[in-house]
Amino acid sequence: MAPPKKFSDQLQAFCESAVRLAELHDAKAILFLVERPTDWERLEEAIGKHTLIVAADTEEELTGALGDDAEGSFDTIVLNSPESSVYERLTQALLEAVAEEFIGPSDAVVAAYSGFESGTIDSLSLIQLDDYLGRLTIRDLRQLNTKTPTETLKLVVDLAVEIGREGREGKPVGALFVVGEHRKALEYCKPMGFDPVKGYSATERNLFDAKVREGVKEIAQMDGAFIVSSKGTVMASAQHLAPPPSSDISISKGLGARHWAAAQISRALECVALAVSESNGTVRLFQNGEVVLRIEPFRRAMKWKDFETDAPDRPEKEGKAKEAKSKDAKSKKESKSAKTAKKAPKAGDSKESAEA
Ligand SMILES: Nc1ncnc2c1ncn2[C@@H]1O[C@H](COP(=O)(O)OP(=O)(O)OP(=O)(O)O)[C@@H](O)[C@H]1O
Repeated sequence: MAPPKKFSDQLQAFCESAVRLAELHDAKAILFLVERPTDWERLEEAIGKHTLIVAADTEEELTGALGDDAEGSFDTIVLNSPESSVYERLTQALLEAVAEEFIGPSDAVVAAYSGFESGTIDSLSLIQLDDYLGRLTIRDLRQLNTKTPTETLKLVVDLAVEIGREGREGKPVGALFVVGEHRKALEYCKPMGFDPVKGYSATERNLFDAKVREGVKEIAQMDGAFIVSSKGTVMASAQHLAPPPSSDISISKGLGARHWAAAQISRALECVALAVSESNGTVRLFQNGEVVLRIEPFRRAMKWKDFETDAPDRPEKEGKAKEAKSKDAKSKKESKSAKTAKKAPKAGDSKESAEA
C-alpha cells in the first residue's frame, strides 16, 4: 500500500489564506507550484469552490494527480524547467495556464509556492495577469540588444499583436514589419504595387500617432512589408522584401515565406523583424535570424523562445548543443501529460517551409 501523503498544518493554513485572498480580490484561480506530491484530495478540499491549478517541474512531483486515475479533478501543468528560478517557473506556469485557457489573460490569480525554503509552501502572491503579462513583454523587449528604442519596439509589437488578434472586418490579417536600419532595409525592398504611405510627410507617417496606426491596420490587408525607422516613422509599406538568403537560419518547419523573409532580414541587418501570422495571429519577433519572442494572439501573453525553435533538417547542423536543447524543450513540452481540456493552437502545424 502506498504510504499516506503528507498534508501539513502549514499547508492547510496557506490554503485558507489563499482562499481568503482569492475571495477578497475575486481571483479566478489558485495556483500551487509544488515540488513534491501531496494529498491532492485534501488540497482540493481545502481550496473549496475555487479553481485549483497545480504546476510542478516533473511528472513525479505530480504523482497521483495525473492521468485517468488521478485523485483530483483540477488542472495540472508540467514545467520541465529544472534550471529555472522560482520566478521563472511561476511565470511559465502562468503563461501555460493562459495558453491552455485554464485562466484568462486579464484574470487575477493567487499563487502559492516555495519562495524561501525548498519543498515547503511558504509564500503567497496575488498576481493581476493583465499588468504582469504587459510588464513581461516590456521586460523582454528591454533585454533585446537593439539600437531601436524600446518605446518604438513596444509600439510596433502592440500594433502587430492587435493586427493578429483583431484582423480586419472579421477576416484574419497577417503582416510583416522591419524596425530599425530602415535605409539598408529599403535596399532589399521592391514595391508590390502602389505604396499607400508614399507622398506623406514624416509626421503623417509616424506610428506614435494613433490615426497612423489605424491606417497601418488598413494597409496590412494589402500584404507586403512595412519598413519602420527607429523613430517609428513608416518609411515604406506594401513592399516585397528580398533579403539575402542565409544558410544558417533555422525556423519552425511550418512557417512560410513571410516568416523566412523576417528571419533573413533580421540576420542581414541590425534590425528587429516582426511577422504576424495570418493563420493564427501569432506574432514572432526575429533578431539575428532567430525567433526571440513569440506572442500569442490573446492579450500579450507570450511564450519563451525555447518552445519555438525546430531543429533544421540539415545534417551538418545536427549535434549542435543549442539545437539539441530546443528540440529537447519542444519534445518535453509535447510529451507533457497535463490534463488539458483545450489546447492553444500551435503555429504552422499544418504547413511546410517555403524554403524547401
Ligand atoms: N518576402 C516577402 N515580403 C513581403 N511579403 C511577403 C514575403 N513573403 C511572403 N509575403 C506575404 O506573406 C503572405 C503569406 O505567405 P506565406 O503563407 O508563405 O507565409 P507564412 O510565413 O506562412 O505566413 P502566414 O502564417 O501569415 O501564412 C503572402 O501572401 C505574401 O504576400
